[in-house]
Amino acid sequence: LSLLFLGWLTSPSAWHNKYPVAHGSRQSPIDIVPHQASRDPNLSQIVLNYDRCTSINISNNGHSVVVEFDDTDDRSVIQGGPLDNPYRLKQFHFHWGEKGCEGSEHTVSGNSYASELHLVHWNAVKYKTFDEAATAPDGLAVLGIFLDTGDDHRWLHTITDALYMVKFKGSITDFKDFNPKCLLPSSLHYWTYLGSLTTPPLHESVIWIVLKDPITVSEKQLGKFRMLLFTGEEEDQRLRMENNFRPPQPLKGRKVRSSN
Ligand SMILES: CC[C@H](CNC(=O)c1ccc(S(N)(=O)=O)cc1)c1ccc2[nH]ccc2c1
Ligand SMILES: [Zn+2]
Repeated sequence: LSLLFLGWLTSPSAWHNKYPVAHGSRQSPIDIVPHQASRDPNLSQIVLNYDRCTSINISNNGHSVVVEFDDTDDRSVIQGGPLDNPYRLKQFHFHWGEKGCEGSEHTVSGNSYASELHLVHWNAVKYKTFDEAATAPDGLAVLGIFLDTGDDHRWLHTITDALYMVKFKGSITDFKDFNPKCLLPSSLHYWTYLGSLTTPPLHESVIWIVLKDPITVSEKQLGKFRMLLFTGEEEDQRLRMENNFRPPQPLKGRKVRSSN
């Protein structure tokens, strides 16, 4: 593709050229093998205090669709589980494929889900800014939620109805009063391991918390994500935004722990 050639839209296998950490010791995503995960009785449940969260906008950053939150205080935090501090919600975004059978970043015993939602949080107790936290080994905590296809998700329409406003890379629009609690599955059982950002700059700064249970969305709802474009309004090439997922990376001896 000309965009690939232009080096703008680089494929995951080429990222190591500019970001050598792509071959690092704690890269994400990974394939999670449930029976090889160690059940850790010291792992408490995760607690999501999102009731006073303030969503601000929704945007297309050329990699995904992102909903950003006001992270100037501790109004919406994740805590507990593997986390030593509360981590502030900064944004959430999605990864998806071009057909239902692939699209998630983490896989479970080699199986992909149709999509994966990432709620990105940062350690504001230890670090002053997100950018500083994003380069620290315990700087970020990302909550991963798998999306399965089936019936319509009763609340996802609030997001999919806004996607036409952010079709092009670089577009942004107001997106207020959205609480991501409505996107959680019934159980908060999880796997957790030390990993990285799954897109450049691939910083090894993420404590991953991946929920075991998926949420269900319809093919129709997922199809609306695929009408987003990787390209900006001014570009003559129109590239549909799909397959924006990085494949699983080597575990390199890491332990995956499981909540009870
Ligand atoms: C430091 C990275 C940051 C942009 N990226 C992210 O915030 C991010 C967050 C989560 C994930 S995932 N899929 O793992 O959940 C991937 C990327 C970022 C922030 C500010 C910046 N200024 C210039 C470049 C730049 C990059
Ligand atoms: Zn992500």
